[in-house]
Amino acid sequence: MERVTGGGMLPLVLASVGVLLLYRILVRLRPGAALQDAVVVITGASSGLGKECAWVFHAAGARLVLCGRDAARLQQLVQELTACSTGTQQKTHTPRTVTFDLADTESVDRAAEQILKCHGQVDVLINNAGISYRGNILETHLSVQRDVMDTNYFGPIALTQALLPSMVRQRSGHIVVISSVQGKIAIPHRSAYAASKHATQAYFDCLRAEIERYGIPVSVISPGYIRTNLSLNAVSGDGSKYGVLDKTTAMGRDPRDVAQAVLKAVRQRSKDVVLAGPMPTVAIYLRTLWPALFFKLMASRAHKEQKPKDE
Ligand SMILES: NC(=O)C1=CN([C@@H]2O[C@H](COP(=O)(O)OP(=O)(O)OC[C@H]3O[C@@H](n4cnc5c(N)ncnc54)[C@H](OP(=O)(O)O)[C@@H]3O)[C@@H](O)[C@H]2O)C=CC1
Ligand SMILES: CCCCCCCCCCCCCCCC(=O)OCC(=O)COP(=O)(O)O
Repeated sequence: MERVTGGGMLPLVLASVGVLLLYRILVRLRPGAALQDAVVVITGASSGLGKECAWVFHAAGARLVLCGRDAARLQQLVQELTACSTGTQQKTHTPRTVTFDLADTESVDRAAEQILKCHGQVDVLINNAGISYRGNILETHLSVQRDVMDTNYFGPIALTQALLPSMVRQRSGHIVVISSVQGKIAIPHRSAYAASKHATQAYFDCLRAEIERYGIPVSVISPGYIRTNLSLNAVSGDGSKYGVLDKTTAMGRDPRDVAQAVLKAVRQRSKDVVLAGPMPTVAIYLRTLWPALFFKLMASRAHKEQKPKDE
């Protein structure tokens, strides 16, 4: 067998790097997906990142279907969006709204029918709605673990599965899911949330492979902390509302910037996007490359955050 010597390796490495760079340039140069008149469904559009996504996709000319549980807040957003559209160059559309609870998976099929009735098709589904959690596993009711999975995992996958057949029929569409850095690494006192986001990552990775043949891309977007009401709305281990705006959330990224990154991911049909600073990014690599160190760091973090009652 021929041996690859040190001298022979260098051109091989340089050629591989060159091919990789060329591929990345070609991906960037590829024409972006047109969003003018595209039907874009956004869940969790009443606040935070979903609301900011509504603004950027509306401005791009999309026909929006805004989803949430609170009809009045969705209507208020429709009024704000349409009030700002008058006088702009871009042709915009009055958004439609569909109200339903993602945690009530029985109602999701009906909601999907209503969504499809709005414009007869869906071009982009943005699974954004979600809830977070704070708690110690020892003190967390199993019902809380289930409820978070219902909202963050079973609800979005039920909606995706209900809308997918229409995309497959039209041989086009785009599925987007807002996961989290916590879909890639699990940090202490977030068991329900991190588990739901890990499940989300796995499901949509499987889906991407399965539906590629129909020309339907799947984008999993994993942000770090964003300045929204996520921690305020989080559920505690006993089922009560956590109700605190955590410093990490308050210091998080501007949701308008994250919404722009979501728009870019849709235009470029990106498969997997991590929107986080250096520390979470290092932590993601550490989890794979040096798990023992990662687990030590997480154990120390758990210890600092909360000492168990029996100590
Ligand atoms: N903020 C952050 O630091 C980060 C957030 N994310 C993710 O971003 C996404 C958006 O969260 P964010 O904007 O931050 O938080 P918000 O709490 O501001 O928004 C959450 C949205 O989800 C909707 N929602 C919650 N529960 C349900 C339900 N059962 N059925 C239908 N809709 C529901 C809410 O609508 P309503 O209550 O009106 O029904 C609301 O519009 C989530 O998936 C979150 O995990 C990811 C990484 C970081
Ligand atoms: C040898 C060098 C070691 C450096 C490694 C440092 C490891 C540091 C750990 C960093 C953990 C980052 C966690 C980030 C979590 C995050 O961004 O979550 C986003 C959310 O979804 C927020 O939701 P939450 O409800 O938790 O506010």
